[in-house]
Amino acid sequence: MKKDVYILSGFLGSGKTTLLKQLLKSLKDHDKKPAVLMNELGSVSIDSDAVDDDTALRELLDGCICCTISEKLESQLQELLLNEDFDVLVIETTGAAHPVEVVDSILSPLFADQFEFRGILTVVDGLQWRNRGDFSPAVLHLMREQIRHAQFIIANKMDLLTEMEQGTFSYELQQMNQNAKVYLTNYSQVSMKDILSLKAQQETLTHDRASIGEHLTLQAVVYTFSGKVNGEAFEEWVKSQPGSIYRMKGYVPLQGRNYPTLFQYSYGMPLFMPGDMKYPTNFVIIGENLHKEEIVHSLQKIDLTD
Ligand SMILES: Nc1nc2c(ncn2[C@@H]2O[C@H](COP(=O)(O)OP(=O)(O)OP(=O)(O)O)[C@@H](O)[C@H]2O)c(=O)[nH]1
Repeated sequence: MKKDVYILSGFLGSGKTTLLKQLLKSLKDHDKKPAVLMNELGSVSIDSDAVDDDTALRELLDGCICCTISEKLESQLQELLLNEDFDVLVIETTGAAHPVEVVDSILSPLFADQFEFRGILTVVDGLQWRNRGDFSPAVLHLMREQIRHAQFIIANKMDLLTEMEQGTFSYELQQMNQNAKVYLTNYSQVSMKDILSLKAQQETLTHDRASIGEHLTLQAVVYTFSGKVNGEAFEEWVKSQPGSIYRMKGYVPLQGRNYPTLFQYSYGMPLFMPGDMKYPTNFVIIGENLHKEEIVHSLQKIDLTD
């Protein structure tokens, strides 16, 4: 059984931990066994008390998942999969993390086929947003990115805004991301039913893949090669992909090589690194508005069964 993964995103202090506590309670009420991965920028964890002792917890301290410790994240995920019994993983990112890069780390070809990616929940602090002129352009850009890529936007701290400001806030959020559901909340109190009901949208493609849901902007496809791939045909395939694919990575079993080749692609730059180990031949594609069936079909064409 694949394990569901949720990412909690949102700027520093917006209310992610407050949301985490409720999400964990709700998962348990639904007889789910959650595990939590927390990433904090400092070297000491502050929020870990939010997680009960009976929930598996791993912490990634002193760095941000997206920039400095993505390898550590991968080893933590491996370790969790090996040693813990859980069926939902909740990742609370630091407020400084770009959610797309976190998704990218989670969908490592090493185990992407063991996770079912459910979505990004972004908490936005209403007061911070109202006073966003105080932030640097870089922080503002990050906040917008966190909003733009979310499937659920929790517009939090409504108790600190007037009704008029709440209306403007909600309108602005929806303008930035028309695909997301926006909830106006106090203390991140959101009905978990919608969030958990993403489960109902399980798709039926036979290939292993992670999905963030049909109506959502950022999507991922995981394909597992079953045979060998001709190098030139693969390069042609890569060239023919649209610009809406941000990221590809995986172990490609190229013809003439004993072990799969690690292929990395980001922002149009492909990179091949011949491997020396027998990695699972998972291949992950992340982008917006992906035509999943077409991608899988075109990969099947170059996947030459032995
Ligand atoms: N007034 C008000 N305070 C809130 C609300 N939601 C959360 N807070 C408070 O805001 C502070 C930050 O909340 P957290 O849930 O820790 O925020 P966080 O996003 O996890 O913070 P970081 O881990 O620093 O990024 C806490 O003191 C909360 O009690 C709200 O709706 N209204």
